[in-house]
Amino acid sequence: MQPYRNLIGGEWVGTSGVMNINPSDTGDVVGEFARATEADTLDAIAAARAAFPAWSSTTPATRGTILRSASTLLMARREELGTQLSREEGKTLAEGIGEVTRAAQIFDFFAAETQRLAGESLASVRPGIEVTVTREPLGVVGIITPWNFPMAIPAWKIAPALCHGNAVVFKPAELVPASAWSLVSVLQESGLPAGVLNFVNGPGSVVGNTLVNDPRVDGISFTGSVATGQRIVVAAASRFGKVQLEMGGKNPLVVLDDADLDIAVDCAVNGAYFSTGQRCTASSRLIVTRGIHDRFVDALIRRLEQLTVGHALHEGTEVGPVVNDSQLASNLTYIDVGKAEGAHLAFGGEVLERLTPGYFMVPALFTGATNDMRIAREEIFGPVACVIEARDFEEALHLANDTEYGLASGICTTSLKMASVYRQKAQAGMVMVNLPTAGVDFHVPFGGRKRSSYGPREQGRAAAEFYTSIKTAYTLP
Ligand SMILES: NC(=O)C1=CN([C@@H]2O[C@H](COP(=O)(O)OP(=O)(O)OC[C@H]3O[C@@H](n4cnc5c(N)ncnc54)[C@H](OP(=O)(O)O)[C@@H]3O)[C@@H](O)[C@H]2O)C=CC1
Ligand SMILES: O=C(O)CCC(=O)C(=O)O
Repeated sequence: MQPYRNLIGGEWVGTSGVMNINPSDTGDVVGEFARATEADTLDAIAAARAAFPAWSSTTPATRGTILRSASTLLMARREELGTQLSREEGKTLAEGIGEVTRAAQIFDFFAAETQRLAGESLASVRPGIEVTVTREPLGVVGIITPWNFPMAIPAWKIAPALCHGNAVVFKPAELVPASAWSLVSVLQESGLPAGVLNFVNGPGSVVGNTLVNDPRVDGISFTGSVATGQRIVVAAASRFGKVQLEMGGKNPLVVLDDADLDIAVDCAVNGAYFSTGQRCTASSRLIVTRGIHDRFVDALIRRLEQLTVGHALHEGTEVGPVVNDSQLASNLTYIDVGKAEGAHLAFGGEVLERLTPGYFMVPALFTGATNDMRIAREEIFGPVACVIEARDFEEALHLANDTEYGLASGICTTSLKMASVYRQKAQAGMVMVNLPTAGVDFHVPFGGRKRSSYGPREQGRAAAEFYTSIKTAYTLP
């Protein structure tokens, strides 16, 4: 079997590789992928630097044509690529196909965005002088992505980078290189010139670290853990590199007494457990007021009893496996932590055997949790949620905001007034009313506050803030 190779300066390079294993069936090897070295990364940065002047001088229409072609190819291949994605990451097939569709939509959005690139012309405070404000590409951008959205997150970083005329060095998570490789191949096929997008699959400690510290890389866009994000910002800032970080969440879903119970349970199941809870927007804290608490917990447990957990590619699966053995071990440790802290494990939390050897676990629900417990404060990143009872709306709001994170925050209520107050007072970058905290649109800003995000927002028109640099010009004609 030939390894899938890295792309540097338009050439596919690399030999011995990393095995990509299916978490639903550890006997199934998705492929072997060449492992990039520090030297490869330096070559990729040099290739991007060399390609940048010509690429940044192309017309927006040229860039738009390439982005639109990528969108069309992704859409045409969404079933095949969605299957590949679910096979390597473990989310259900519907989620995998949905993610490829989302990537296609993102490329379509940024293809259209190339037609809207504009500046401003303003009157000067001084007579006879013209002032223009325009945006120029940042330069070479290093893109470092996590394993939980192997195609959508690369897409929402690469598409705006290319739209605005940047050259890219892309490092995916080593755990899930297949979707990343496919995305890069699609962009190659769409006519991207050599060196504009370079693909270096290798360990974060080598490839990622080289990118972050190289002064030829003008900006780093990263999604992943807080610990790695913190390391990146310190290193990049010391050389005045621009940084955009999307990190963790400990997102609350508040359920008020007046909530529609079915909607609240749907929001909790979707937000906490779909995609195996491996979303930075997952609702891992369910903050429920007294009057509905017992009914909500009973209805949620009834729904959890019916959830089908299994092989990601099997029909009917609603929750796939955990991504790998270490993430599974970490989830199980949190189950022990929750019990030791005195929360009641009301459902699930154990390893599950299926026909194939995989990393399956029963989605877990703790009740009787308090907001100071570790299971309520630390990002678990698995199918584990806890219910925290609140006296009333005010206490629920206080608990929701009492966290180091601030990505998404949700409320289920039939009161317009409570929904409005929550929208105003929630300390989060995204607020959802009667909707799951996870699952966002592709054309509007994405990001959070506190330890969840750092730097400009991603997605939609807001993406321009990171991928461009503003130039103000004064002219005396
Ligand atoms: N906000 C989110 O969407 C995500 C949050 N997480 C959180 O992080 C936890 C751990 O997951 P993990 O995958 O280890 O997350 P990491 O933050 O370690 O990985 C994210 C990306 O950063 C890379 N990376 C790792 N170390 C460095 C470094 N020193 N310099 C530059 N890049 C680096 C990784 O490479 P590689 O892995 O290939 O070595 C990967 O591509 C999860 O349990 C979850 O809590 C994880 C994924 C996504
Ligand atoms: O909830 C979503 O749609 C996006 C989640 C996400 O970006 C993440 O988990 O990294």
